[in-house]
Amino acid sequence: MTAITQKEVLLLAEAPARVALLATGGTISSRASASGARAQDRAEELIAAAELHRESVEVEAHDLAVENSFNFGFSDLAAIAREVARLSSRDDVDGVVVTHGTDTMEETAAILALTHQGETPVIITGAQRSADQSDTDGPRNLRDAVLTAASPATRGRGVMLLFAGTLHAGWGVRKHHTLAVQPFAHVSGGLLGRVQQGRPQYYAVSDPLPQLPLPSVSFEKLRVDLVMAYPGADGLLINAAREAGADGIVVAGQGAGNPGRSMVRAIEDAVQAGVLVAVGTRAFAGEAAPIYGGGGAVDARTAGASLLTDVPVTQARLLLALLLDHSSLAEARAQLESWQTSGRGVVRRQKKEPHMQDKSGAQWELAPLNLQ
Ligand SMILES: NC(=O)C[C@H](N)C(=O)O
Repeated sequence: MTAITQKEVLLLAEAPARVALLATGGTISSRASASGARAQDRAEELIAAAELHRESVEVEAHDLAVENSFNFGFSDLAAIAREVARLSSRDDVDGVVVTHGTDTMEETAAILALTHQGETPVIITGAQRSADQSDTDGPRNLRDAVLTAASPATRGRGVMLLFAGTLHAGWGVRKHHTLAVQPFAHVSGGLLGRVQQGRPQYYAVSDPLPQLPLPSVSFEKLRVDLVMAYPGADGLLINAAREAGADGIVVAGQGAGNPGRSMVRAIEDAVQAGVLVAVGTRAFAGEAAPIYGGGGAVDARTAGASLLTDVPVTQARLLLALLLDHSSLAEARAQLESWQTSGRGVVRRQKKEPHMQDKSGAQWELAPLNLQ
């Protein structure tokens, strides 16, 4: 190795941060057409619209898809996870930003949160108003995301979603409004931080998740269905999923994971047939808890289903798929059970937000810093 001069050391120290932008489509890249809005803008156009040349950050453009996220399947999610892993493992990349449609952003956030390694942060963002609307929110979101990804304060914070100046942990986030410019909420109810004037401020950390390997080549062949329970629901949809060859089924139970008697019978049949079944909740947040018999979560567990902790059912699908991708059914079930007791991914507040400070101006430390 050749020694570097003092001048080169100074140049290195002053080198602007480098952020890799991976564009996949969504409303942030959509424009009106005769048949409704369609994704069309690519990474370079997004960078230009966000006027990122004015910022002291180098942004690399990468295009993976130009698609609205409601058309994505497991192969797209796997491709995004692999590309993010490739970009974030590069020594010369300080942060990765993914632009993505909001409809299924929580699924992509899940696969990234479960597979991401290392200290390089990953920020997912998008827009709720198309690129050709006069009040589009895309450029602001992208600028904030790039500056946040480039900030040394963001290093080691894993996978986050940035929307309308708010930062959410990727694991546990849900789209909770169809059209609002801040359409996301976290099941913990807490924000990780806010971005103001392009500067991130953090108030909380999320506990680290166990790292799972990247999707294999056969990941996209997996079938993990999501079935919702409701008054009058019978076992028809669970049976149909089983007959279609589902490897896993996530049931969005009523309340604390109560599927109802008919569904419990279908769950038992699916488990007997070798399907990995997990029961969560169709409520916005909270865990499936073994409280009720007579068709409740107690019976679902007896039938062989795993009860999910406080994780959105949409995201649990990705957890089941990744576990099934790399393990036998028995191992996947055991890992899912141990996951349930680990309580990982929980958001812990460290400081009150500034407007919540007490009169002395002190910020309250509510939990120890636990970034690993
Ligand atoms: N706001 C959005 O990005 C929604 C869009 N339909 C998508 O998910 O691609």
